[in-house]
Amino acid sequence: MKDSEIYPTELYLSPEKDELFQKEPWPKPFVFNEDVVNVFDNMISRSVPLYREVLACAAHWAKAYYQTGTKIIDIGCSTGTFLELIGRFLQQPATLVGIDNSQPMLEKAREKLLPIQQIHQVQLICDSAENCSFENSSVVIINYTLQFLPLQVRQKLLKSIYQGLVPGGLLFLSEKVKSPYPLFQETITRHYEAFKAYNGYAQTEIERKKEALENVLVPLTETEQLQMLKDSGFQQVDSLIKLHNFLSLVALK
Ligand SMILES: Nc1ncnc2c1ncn2[C@@H]1O[C@H](C[S@+](CC[C@H]([NH3+])C(=O)[O-])CC(=O)[O-])[C@@H](O)[C@H]1O
Ligand SMILES: O=C(O)C(=O)Cc1ccccc1
Repeated sequence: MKDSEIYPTELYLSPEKDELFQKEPWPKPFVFNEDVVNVFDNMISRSVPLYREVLACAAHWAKAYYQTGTKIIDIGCSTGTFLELIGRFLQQPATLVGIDNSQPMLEKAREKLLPIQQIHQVQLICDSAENCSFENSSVVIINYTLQFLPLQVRQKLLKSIYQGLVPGGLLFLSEKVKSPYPLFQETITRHYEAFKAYNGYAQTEIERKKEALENVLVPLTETEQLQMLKDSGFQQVDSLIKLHNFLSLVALK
């Protein structure tokens, strides 16, 4: 697939519609259980601004920094959507590793990645990311996952990623963040919720999900996130995409 073909490329998203927060019992506190997994592709593509563009961007950067004979690791790979995309985009066989601590997510990922296994070596690891090794990786992707980890675990994980990356290796990180300015945070939140409503969520669904995510998804400010990356060893860090309270960064070893 040529570089120019990545953008019209659709993601492989399962069609089941997210209606989980329309009626009891919805996942509160929010967990990545079977009910969530069954509608996850629809949920995330309607809930994360520029989700398709972010994954296409991550695929471009992964292709640009991938080093032959090393691994591409997706932490919090969920249903394998990014790994399926990079598997179609890369023009040479690679080792693609997906890490997720939700078994139902990896069962969906296994199914989605079957065609990719014709070309690439695919490894799916069901474990908490902080227990995993990142040795011999040239690209680590962690999109919208760090935000679910306890704060003290995040720093340990980023240090482990930095240590595992080969020289010249790349971290592609996307996260929900918060503004350090309460008035801006309020405006961003209002606009983000309008985005969700535009994507078909009712106000009740939006409020219920927000409550379910409280103390489960804990965003940092962009400055705190950048500092955490610097404290992990990354010296070259740059932001690529930001819309509402969703940010994508790249960091180089
Ligand atoms: N400690 C942990 N260790 C491993 N996995 C975890 C952990 N905690 C949560 N997860 C997993 O992290 C993923 C977060 S979703 C990532 C989207 C994907 N990156 C995408 O680009 O489509 C984003 C969201 O739900 O907003 C889920 O699959 C969890 O099971
Ligand atoms: O931050 C939110 O309000 C979201 O809905 C993001 C999200 C997307 C998919 C699963 C969990 C949270």
